Amino acid sequence: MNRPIISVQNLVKRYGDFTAVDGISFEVAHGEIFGLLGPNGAGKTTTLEIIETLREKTSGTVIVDGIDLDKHPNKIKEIIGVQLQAAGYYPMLSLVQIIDLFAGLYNRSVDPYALLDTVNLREKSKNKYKELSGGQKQRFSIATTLINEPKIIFLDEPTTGLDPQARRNLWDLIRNVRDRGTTVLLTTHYMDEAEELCERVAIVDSGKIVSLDTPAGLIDKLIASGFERKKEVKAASLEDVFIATTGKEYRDS
Ligand SMILES: Nc1ncnc2c1ncn2[C@@H]1O[C@H](COP(=O)(O)OP(=O)(O)OP(=O)(O)O)[C@@H](O)[C@H]1O
Repeated sequence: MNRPIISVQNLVKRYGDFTAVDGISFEVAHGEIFGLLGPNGAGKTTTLEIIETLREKTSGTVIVDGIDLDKHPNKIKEIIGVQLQAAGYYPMLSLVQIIDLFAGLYNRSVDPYALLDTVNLREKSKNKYKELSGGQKQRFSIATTLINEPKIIFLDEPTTGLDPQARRNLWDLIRNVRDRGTTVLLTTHYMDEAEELCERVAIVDSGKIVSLDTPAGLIDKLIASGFERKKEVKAASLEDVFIATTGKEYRDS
């Protein structure tokens, strides 16, 4: 593994008596797309938001690019890109105006049109956020994480609710962001997404990491343990049928 850019050791988060994150440890390498997978309530968002400095941890150590979360949380904020909640996208402003506003808050000079180009939304530059489709909203949300040219971006369930074409479009976008040198830490419920997109994944269940490896490594381990699929797997899936019959191109830009 490359030098870690995120190092989490024995992370614990309690909400009252309830332990949502129960001693999680993992490292994310520079330039990696790393996925936290797990069922609803497993503790993925809590873990992500603690690293993002948005929630207080109960105990444990978090180091981001050599910066200790306990000592310099504001320095971590400067080098990360966080998806804003939809409520942050002021309803009266156009996409360009929102980017200008956030660039001002970050004290950065950003070409909003160039940024919109990276997420294929230049045509919508004068539109308001609420006028975008679901896939466009997600792409815009990723654009906003890039305003401060972060070293790491955090994406919480980036493709939930998107159609197959828009999901693939977003996967390409996330890979492009990584190819430009940005590390990506994401959460997902979709195993196909993790398999396609993530270099390594940690499977989280009840606040603990139960497996951590490359997707291929996890599958090989399961097969080596004697696992066999009950049913013969067909050479194509219903999703393949959907893509083959409706096309790969994105309709929503
Ligand atoms: N502010 C809070 N106060 C109390 N309990 C909370 C709080 N936030 C989260 N929890 C609980 O902590 C657990 C983990 O929540 P979290 O949102 O981290 O899970 P998740 O893995 O992201 O789930 P999902 O896939 O549904 O988004 C859940 O049982 C949740 O109810």
